[in-house]
Amino acid sequence: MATETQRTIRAGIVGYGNLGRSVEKLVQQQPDMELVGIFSRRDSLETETSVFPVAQASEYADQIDVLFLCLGSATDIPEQAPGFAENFTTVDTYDNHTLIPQHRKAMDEAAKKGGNVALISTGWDPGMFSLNRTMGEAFFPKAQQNSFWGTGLSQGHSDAVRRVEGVKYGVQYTVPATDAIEAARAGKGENINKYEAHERRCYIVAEESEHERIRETIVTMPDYFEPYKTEVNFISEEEFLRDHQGMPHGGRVITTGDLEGSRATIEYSLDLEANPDFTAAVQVAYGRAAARLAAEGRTGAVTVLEVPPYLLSPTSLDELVERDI
Ligand SMILES: NC(=O)C1=CN([C@@H]2O[C@H](COP(=O)(O)OP(=O)(O)OC[C@H]3O[C@@H](n4cnc5c(N)ncnc54)[C@H](OP(=O)(O)O)[C@@H]3O)[C@@H](O)[C@H]2O)C=CC1
Ligand SMILES: N[C@@H](CCCC(=O)C(=O)O)C(=O)O
Repeated sequence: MATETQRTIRAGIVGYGNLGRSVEKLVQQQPDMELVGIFSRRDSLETETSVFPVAQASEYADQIDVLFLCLGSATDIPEQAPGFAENFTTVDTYDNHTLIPQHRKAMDEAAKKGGNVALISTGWDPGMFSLNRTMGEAFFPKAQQNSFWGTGLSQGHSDAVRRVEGVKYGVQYTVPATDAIEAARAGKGENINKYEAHERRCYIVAEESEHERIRETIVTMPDYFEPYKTEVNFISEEEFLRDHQGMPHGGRVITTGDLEGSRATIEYSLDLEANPDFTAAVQVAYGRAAARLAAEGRTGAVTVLEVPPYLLSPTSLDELVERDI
């Protein structure tokens, strides 16, 4: 429960896709948040929430404590996120791991310029998995650690394929090798290469004349696809709309190691019926932390590794200590 002394956090959303819709419904369930509106590139959206043109977002800077950036990572976030960070305290789920240091630098500069906090790369991977990788490594003199994703629909990879010209509809499923997961659990993960331990399966709707170009663009796309083994399947619109509407996902971070005489294994796993709902749940909790950090005068980019856990919760620290420690 929010205490009476806690101010309501006024939230905004940029981008109304899968993630934006999930953030909307979850913000509405928070005891200490109110949703001011959604900023979109589209003129109208199917929602009861107020919708504003994204081009006018900066005019609402004084009315919003935290802005949830629910844009795609492939192109939207690198192009637009620093602009928002200059005007708002932001929380994103940017997931191109290779480019996160670059994103952090750009967001740090922009947020410091505006006197804001930019909480970057929340969600589950990056996000909760990042936290678990860091904690797992910290506990062992020499840790053996592996991350696995799937089987499930990666929103980041699906966004990346939808950004390829000519793609009408597209999704990507990540499929892990089960024998690699077993090897990691048995402490034999040292030779597991993530690129060999996962396959990427795409289902795309596009004009037939475009198939070869689209396939080539996807399989050679750096970071998201190359050098993974990637299968690109072209299907009819009818089949797509019938078979590819769910977004389940999940995965695990497995860390094992020897503690000078005994072996220990940590497995953090997620089983998600709807990837956007869980990602949004994490993003919303970090939104609370971002607003609190900003209210304390912090500025610049902040990663999940730097946020004390109690700042995520609407429950007071005293109650958390009594209940959870
Ligand atoms: N860190 C993590 O663990 C995770 C991160 N993510 C990240 O979330 C990002 C967003 O994913 P997701 O919400 O699935 O992406 P979507 O493709 O659903 O949405 C991306 C943007 O596209 C626009 N859009 C959405 N639907 C339509 C439409 N029908 N017509 C035109 N434009 C549309 C929206 O902007 P607008 O309203 O302005 O048109 C929206 O913000 C991913 O790229 C991924 O990186 C996701 C899951 C986990
Ligand atoms: N960032 C992912 C979540 C992690 C899963 C993943 O990286 C993958 O399936 O490859 C997503 O956008 O769904």
